[in-house]
Amino acid sequence: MSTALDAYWMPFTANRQFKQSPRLLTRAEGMHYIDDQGRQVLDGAAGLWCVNAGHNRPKIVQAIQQQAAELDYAPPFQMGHPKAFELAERLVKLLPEELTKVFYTNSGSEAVETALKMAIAYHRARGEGQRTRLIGRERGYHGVNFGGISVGGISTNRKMFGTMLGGVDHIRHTHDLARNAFSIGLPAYGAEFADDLERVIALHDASTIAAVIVEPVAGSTGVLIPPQGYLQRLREICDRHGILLIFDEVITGFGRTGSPFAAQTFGVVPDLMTVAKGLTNGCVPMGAVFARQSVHDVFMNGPEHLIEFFHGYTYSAHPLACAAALGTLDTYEEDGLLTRAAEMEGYFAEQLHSLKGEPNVIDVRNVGLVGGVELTPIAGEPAKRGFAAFLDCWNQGVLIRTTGDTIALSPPLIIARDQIDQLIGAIRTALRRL
Ligand SMILES: Cc1ncc(COP(=O)(O)O)c(CNc2cccc(C(=O)O)c2)c1O
Repeated sequence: MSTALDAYWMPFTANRQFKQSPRLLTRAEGMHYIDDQGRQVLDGAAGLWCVNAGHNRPKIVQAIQQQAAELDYAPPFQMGHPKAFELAERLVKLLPEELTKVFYTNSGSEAVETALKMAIAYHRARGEGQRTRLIGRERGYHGVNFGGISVGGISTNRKMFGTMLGGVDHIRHTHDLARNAFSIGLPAYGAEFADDLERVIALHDASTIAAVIVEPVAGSTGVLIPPQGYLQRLREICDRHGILLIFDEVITGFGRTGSPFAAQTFGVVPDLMTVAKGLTNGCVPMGAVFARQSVHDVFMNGPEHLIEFFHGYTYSAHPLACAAALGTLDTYEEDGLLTRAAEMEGYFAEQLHSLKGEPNVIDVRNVGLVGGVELTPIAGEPAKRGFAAFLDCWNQGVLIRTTGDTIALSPPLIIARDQIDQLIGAIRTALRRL
C-alpha cells in the first residue's frame, strides 16, 4: 500500500527523514502493533506512555462503538450528558480522598493550561490576585501550549517560541548521577533539592506565587525518579507559603507507578492533578484536572446564575471520550491493572538493571513499570545514539521511546515476564551494536 506522505506535517518528528523511510502502524492487539509490512512489533512504550491496558481491549472498543451510535456530541457549556457525571464519580473514587472534583479537557497540554489558570484564578477569588507567578522545574515537561512551555524546563521545547514565557521561574531538577546512578527505585540522595523552592520564594516573595507544578516522575526529559523525601518536602514548603502544588500525572496516572496515581505511590497529595493518556487508554483524546474540594469551593461564591470559572473547551467531556474512559476503568479494574505495576516492579527492575555494564550505559532508573536507560552521548552529536537505539530496536520488532540519549520504557501494564525479557534483550542487542 503506497500512501501519499507529502501533505501531513508530523509533530515532534524529523519529517524529511521519516518520509524517506516511513514507519506506519496499521493494526494493534494487546502488547503488539502490526506495521504496514505485516510485521508484529512489541510495544515497549504503550504507544506514547498512554495505552496502559494494552491495545484494542474489547470493552473499550464496544463502549466507543455504542456511544458513537447513540450520542455523538453534547455541548458541555450549560448542558450535560449522564456519562460525564458517571465518569467523574468513578474517577474520584480512585483518587486520594482530598481530590473530589473533575474538570475535563482534551489532552494533557490542555489539562496543564487549565490547572495553571485555575491556580491563578483561585488566588484571585481568595483576594490574593497578586499571586500570578508559576513555578516549574528544570527539565520539566508540561505539554506544548504557551503555559506548559513556560513552566516547562526543556530548552528545545521553548527556544523557538519567543518571549511570551514571562511570569514564571524554575526550581532545579533532581538528576544526580554522581550520587544516585543505578539506583533501584527512589534514589537515596536529593530530598534537599526541594529546598531550592525556598530560594525562588525568597527571590519573588510568596505573596506573588500562585503554584508550583512538577511531574512526580519526570518522564519526557528521560525518566527522573524523585529522591526519597523530595516530594514530601515540596508539599511542606508549599503549605508553609500558601502556594498550590500541582502534580502533572499525565504519564504517572492510571497505574504506571504501581498505584492508581503517583500521589498514592509516594504518599503526597497535591492541590491539583493533571491527567490524560491512560485516562482513555490512549483511544480517544481526553484529559482532566482533579481538584481539592477546598480549591473548587473558593470559586463557588457570588450570584448563582453567574459562571464561576470562565474556562472550558468545545469538546470538554466529549461523549466518545467519556465512554472510552468508562470502558477503560472497567478494564483496569477487571484486570487489576491500577496496581499490577507494583507486582511487576521487582522483575522489571531486575531485568532493566541487568543492562548496567553494557556499552555506553551510564545510568538505569526505575519505578513501577517505567524505566530509563541513560547512554553516553556521541561527542558533538547529542541524541544520535538514542535515536540509533530506537531504530535498531524497531528493526528487531520492538518499539521503544528515546528522549535525547535516554531510552524511556513504559510498556502496557499487561506486559508478561517473557515480554519484559524480549524488550530488554532487544535493547541489549542494540547497545552492543551502537
Ligand atoms: C507530564 C506531561 N504533561 C503534559 C503532557 C502533554 O500531553 P498531550 O501530549 O496530551 O498534550 C505530557 C505528554 N507527554 C508526552 C507526549 C508525547 C510524547 C512524550 C515522550 O516523552 O515521548 C511525552 C506529559 O508527559
